[in-house]
Amino acid sequence: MSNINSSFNHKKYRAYPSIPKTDRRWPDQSIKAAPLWCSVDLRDGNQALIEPMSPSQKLDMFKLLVDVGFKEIEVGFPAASAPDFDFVRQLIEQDLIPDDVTIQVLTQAREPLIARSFAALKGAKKAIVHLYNSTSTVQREQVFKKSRDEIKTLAIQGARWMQEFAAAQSETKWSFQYSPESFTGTEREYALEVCNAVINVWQPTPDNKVIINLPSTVETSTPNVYADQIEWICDNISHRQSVSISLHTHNDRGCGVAASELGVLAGADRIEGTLLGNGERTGNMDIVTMAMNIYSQGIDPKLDFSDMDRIIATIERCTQLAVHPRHPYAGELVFAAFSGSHQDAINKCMAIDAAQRIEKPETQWQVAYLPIDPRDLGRTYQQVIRINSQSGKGGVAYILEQDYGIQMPRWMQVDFSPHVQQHAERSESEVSATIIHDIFSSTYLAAQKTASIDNYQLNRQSNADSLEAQILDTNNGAVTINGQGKGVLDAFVKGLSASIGSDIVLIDYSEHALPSKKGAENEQAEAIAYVQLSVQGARYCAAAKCHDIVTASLQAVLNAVTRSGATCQRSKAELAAV
Ligand SMILES: CC(=O)SCCNC(=O)CCNC(=O)[C@H](O)C(C)(C)COP(=O)(O)OP(=O)(O)OC[C@H]1O[C@@H](n2cnc3c(N)ncnc32)[C@H](O)[C@@H]1OP(=O)(O)O
Ligand SMILES: CC(C)C(=O)C(=O)O
Repeated sequence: MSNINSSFNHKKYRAYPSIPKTDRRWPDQSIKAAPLWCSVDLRDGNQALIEPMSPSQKLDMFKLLVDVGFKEIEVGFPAASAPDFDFVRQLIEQDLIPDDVTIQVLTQAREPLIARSFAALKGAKKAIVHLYNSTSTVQREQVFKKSRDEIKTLAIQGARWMQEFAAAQSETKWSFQYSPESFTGTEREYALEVCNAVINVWQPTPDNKVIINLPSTVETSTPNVYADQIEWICDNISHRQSVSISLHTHNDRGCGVAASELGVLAGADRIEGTLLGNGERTGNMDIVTMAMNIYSQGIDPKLDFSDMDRIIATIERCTQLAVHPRHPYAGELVFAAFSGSHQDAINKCMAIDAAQRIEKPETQWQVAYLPIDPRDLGRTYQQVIRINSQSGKGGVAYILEQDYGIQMPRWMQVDFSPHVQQHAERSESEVSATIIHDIFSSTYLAAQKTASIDNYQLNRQSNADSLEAQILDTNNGAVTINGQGKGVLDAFVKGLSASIGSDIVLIDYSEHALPSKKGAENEQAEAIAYVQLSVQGARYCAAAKCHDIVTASLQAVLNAVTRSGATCQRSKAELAAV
């Protein structure tokens, strides 16, 4: 044991007991449909905030939850405070609750609090009243100082009060929910006994179900143990056909989502949680993650997270908590790839996906490193491929192609990548698309400022082409190049070789049309040419753009020669004429 801090002593803790089960079925199940979701952002999420939400923030959050598709929303604990009470009144009095949405409120098993909760709900078309009391050993013994029977009686009494208040407000269609709070800290036979006692009071039917919510108020075991507990309750609870089993998991061990997922395998029908997992301590179960996990398996999650930016902005505004950049599905970096091999793989897979999707729009998503298509959540390719010193040629090429339509051939990608890499290493920061394009221009296009093609005359003959090109060279003025060869480039290369006095060999050449610039409909399309040539045994790459593809090709060759440091010299005749 470390002697740095004597309090760091694992012997203070004991292992959570496993559940002796021989009929375990949940490990063989899979999730085949979305559960019924209930958002508790406005209650459990709100009660955990440093500054609880203001009335306008609550309304913002409520509207978001409705738009995302929640049909059940716990809107507060109206007996706790005037703002919570007033918010429920506002929703009802201003008729802000869509017909297909049911609001839910939480109350303790205390008559005045139940009375106040029903008062808050006066006039609601339908509502869920959620009763809770802790049943855990530690709370019975140390907080309530009550026996098992006394705690059960508290729950039964609360359930009866609810029935009485509901009967007095019969204009509302009521649903009842009970939570043995700290269920996972409760002996399971006793939790079952209390739940059955409450169910016995409420006498549900298959058409008028009650909700039994089984919270891991504090997460203290591995999710498989929770799943065992849920399966056991599902098997043993009375009136199972008339009971909706709901889960409410917290995230103390970081497994809130896993526990709910396994709980659904174990038979649960309904899931409570919050968007992006805000809530007490480490938070509630994150509904975005769980729903998107379901979505990623090809199952309709019955919630729509396509406008993820609005969801994040609303949550950050209402909770005043920043979303972690690596938060599943939502974080700024969760689809970003900086490292070269990841970018290369994504790049190749995305190209195949795009091509296949044209043929077959329902093509299954199969892109390395991306569990889902980032575009489904409103993310763009710029947010996927990002360049820093870890990046490789594929990522850089992807950015230039996506943003500028520049489709560098592979040999040029290999040549260009170190230029970006050096910039990233020097700047010790991410390299934006604009900077990558600037580096491309200064590396491959800028030589045109030193020497440019002014005009050319081409004479095509059956066995050879003759070319005469005028070059404007900032050092030597106007220079004429004359050459003959098999095709215009060969002729130009031969003429240039003679002019610079060294052998030039054209190694690679490629060209394509560039997409016309946005908003410039009538603009003549440009072409871009790429060349790689060797001058005295050393290789140089360059590119050039022009509306005329022949000029672009000649200029690209000239740019590569200029990059080599060679300059075109005037012929004797030209010098004599000066
Ligand atoms: C796990 C969860 O998230 S549960 C939800 C927790 N959320 C909240 O507590 C936020 C809202 N709560 C509140 O604002 C306050 O607790 C109030 C207004 C409801 C009650 O406030 P107070 O009456 O001052 O009580 P306080 O909370 O200090 O104490 C709780 C008392 O209620 C009892 N109690 C606590 N929970 C329950 C319950 N579910 N049912 C019945 N009695 C309960 C406690 O034993 C304690 O009794 P005691 O006064 O005899 O010791
Ligand atoms: C009231 C219950 C459901 C709760 O919030 C919890 O146990 O975390």
